[in-house]
Amino acid sequence: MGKLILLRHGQSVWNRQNRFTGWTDVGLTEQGHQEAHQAGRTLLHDGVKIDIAFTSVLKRAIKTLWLVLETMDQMWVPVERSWRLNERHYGALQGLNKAETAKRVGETQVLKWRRSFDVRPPLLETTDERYPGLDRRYALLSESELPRGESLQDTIARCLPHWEATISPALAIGKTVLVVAHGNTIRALRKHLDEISDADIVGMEIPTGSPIVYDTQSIRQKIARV
Ligand SMILES: O=C(O)[C@H](O)COP(=O)(O)O
Repeated sequence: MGKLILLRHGQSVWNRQNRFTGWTDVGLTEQGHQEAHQAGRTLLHDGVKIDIAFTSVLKRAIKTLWLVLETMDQMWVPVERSWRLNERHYGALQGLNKAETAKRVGETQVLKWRRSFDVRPPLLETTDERYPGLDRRYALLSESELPRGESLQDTIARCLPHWEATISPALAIGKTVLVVAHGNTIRALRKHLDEISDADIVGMEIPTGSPIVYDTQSIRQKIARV
């Protein structure tokens, strides 16, 4: 029987600076590197053998995945990257300090932006240099797929097709799958897998660098039949 392992990337430079990150492509801190190695050691110690890995197109997740596979001496495993596993797009909040923003607009508003199910952050203009349509890695996306700011609900809507099309079929044929993603895409997947309500998902936090392991059997209802 296979396993599904969900892992949030290690601490990033903007996690440490407490800035809204979203689709901004920032690297890991030294602590982030250590967290990734530790996650690899934990999985190795537990005898996990990865068959395939999925990650986003953001380097904090990609690098975490590399470090995990290196620590496990399983660097050969196939890796598939997709924008659909990117962090939730934080719109015009990207780059702002979370604590300073809370001082300016109030804790309640910031909590709504960060944790509510269907509230979007202030949206980006398409002329803003942070708009993903200006980044060549997203050149194949249609305008309707290019986010200007996403709620968790929007994030789920673009993440689940990737689950259905690639991750779930790999689990269905017994593979052990590692998904290295982001706080809000892991919240999206866990909401789906654990059937967490819109109200309860508000309280779910995903720590950096801590593997969450599911036995395929425990989520068999969510896995595509092949
Ligand atoms: O994009 C970010 O700022 C973080 O990776 C996740 O942030 P959050 O905890 O505010 O959702």
